[in-house]
This record gives sequence, C-alpha cells and structure tokens, in this order.
Amino acid sequence: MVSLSLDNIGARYGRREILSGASAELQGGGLTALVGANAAGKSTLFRRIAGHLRGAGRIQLHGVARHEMRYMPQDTGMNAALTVYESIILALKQGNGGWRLSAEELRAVDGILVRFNITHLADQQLHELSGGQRQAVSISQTLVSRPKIVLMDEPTSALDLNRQYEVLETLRLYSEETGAVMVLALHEINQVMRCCTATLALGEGRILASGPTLEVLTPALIRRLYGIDSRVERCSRGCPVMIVDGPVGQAAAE
Ligand SMILES: Nc1ncnc2c1ncn2[C@@H]1O[C@H](COP(=O)(O)OP(=O)(O)OP(=O)(O)O)[C@@H](O)[C@H]1O
Repeated sequence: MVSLSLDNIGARYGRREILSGASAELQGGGLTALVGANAAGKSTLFRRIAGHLRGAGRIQLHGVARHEMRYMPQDTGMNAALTVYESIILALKQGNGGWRLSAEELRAVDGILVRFNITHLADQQLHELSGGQRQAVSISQTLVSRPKIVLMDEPTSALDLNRQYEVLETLRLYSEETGAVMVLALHEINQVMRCCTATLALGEGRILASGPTLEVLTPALIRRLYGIDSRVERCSRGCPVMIVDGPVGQAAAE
C-alpha cells in the first residue's frame, strides 16, 4: 500500500514562516482533502512535499518512488502552441523520448481522454479552450503517467456543478484502482464531505486536525478555520452536507 508521512514539516519564504510542525500520515486508495482559509499555506505545503521548497522535517514515501509523484499547481500556464492530444503526450513523455508512442502509451493517452470526457477536444489548440476544459486537460496531463502520489491544487475550481462531481468521482475511482495517495486542496466543503475519505485541515500555521473527513470537519473546526457557523445534515440521498448559517456573530438578514 502506498502512503506518505509528513514528520514535523516546516516551510518558509525567506524569514517568513508559513508552516511549522506539520505531521500526518496520508494513505493511498482514497481521496484526502487539504482544507484551510485563503493563505493558510495549502499550496506551500504542496510545494514543500513536491520538493520545490526546502524546509524543516522529513517527508517519507512508502511503497512508491519519488519520480511517481505529480503535482498540479493552481495555475497551470497553458499557452504552448500544442493541441490537447500533443500536450498529453508531452506530459506522458515528460519531455523525453520524442513523439513516437508505443501501443501501450497510445492506449494510456486515449484512455485518459475518455476518462475525463475530453476526447472531442483532442485536436483543439490549448489556447482555444475554456477555463473548465483547460482544467480537465491539466488533470489528464497529471494522471496520464499513472502516478502513485498526486497533489492537486484546487482541481475543480473552474468546473460547473455537474463536472465537479463527475471529475471528483473519477479521481476517487483512480485512487481506489491504483492505490495512489491523492491529496486535493479544495474550498468547497460539500465536495470534501461527499468524496474525500480523509481530511487535513491547515490553520494558524500548522495542521489543526487530520483524520476521517466527518470526524475532522465538525462545526467547531469550520468556525475556527473560516469564522463561519455551520451544521451537518443529510441530503435526500443520505450524503452528509454542510449547511452554512453565516459568519460567526452575524444575525440573519430579516
Ligand atoms: N513565492 C512566495 N513568496 C513569498 N510568500 C509567499 C509565496 N507564495 C505564497 N506566499 C505566502 O505564503 C502564504 C501562504 O500562501 P499559499 O499560497 O500557500 O496559501 P493557500 O492556502 O494555498 O491559499 P489560497 O487558498 O488563497 O490559494 C501567504 O501569506 C502568501 O502570501
């Protein structure tokens, strides 16, 4: 089984400390959400895990090699003069090996286009895509090599409501099928409650809570993270949903 241990991780930019003492065990085979307010340090933690930022502590990978990790940043520049198909081949080849594809590589590229419902975009230039289409292509580029550790910074931020559920469900199936550790920074708490087995909550420069999602995302923690009063109820299909009552201390408008 693949897993990732964070042991007393710290991260800073120059003299400014962003995170300290961050420890957690992240298991493969399901989605892990990374939540926290704006500027809490979610992208910084990803950069630290991906090795783009040095700092205190130890990051250990179990059952997987470092080259099997992929990090999808929040803003993936997409202005190269390539088609969607070419950009996914490039991501698979990681810039090595020219354009020749083995039969297996061809299947991987075609398979990922089908999985994320973007086959019809294959011949389109990247700069011609909408924001949501671009995001689906970024996710496809990230997963085409079937990585075993995946860090995705707000992978659903540009997707419509239906596509959010579709894509998160596909990511969940991918993690179950490959046993990959998949950590997704998400702002939409109801997506987290529906799709993520585990949650890591960042605030006050550290990990405030980690563990099974429904145990971590209590109204008390939501209040501490975001200053929002909320409660958990069930939707008509039995899924837990967070109802937002409003900012702490503010009465509802008449
Ligand atoms: N390259 C950088 N140099 C200096 N400070 C940075 C840099 N990148 C981020 N920061 C600072 O680090 C803090 C954490 O930023 P980070 O991007 O990790 O937050 P985040 O939780 O991902 O936020 P958001 O939800 O808004 O995307 C912020 O105060 C930000 O200003």
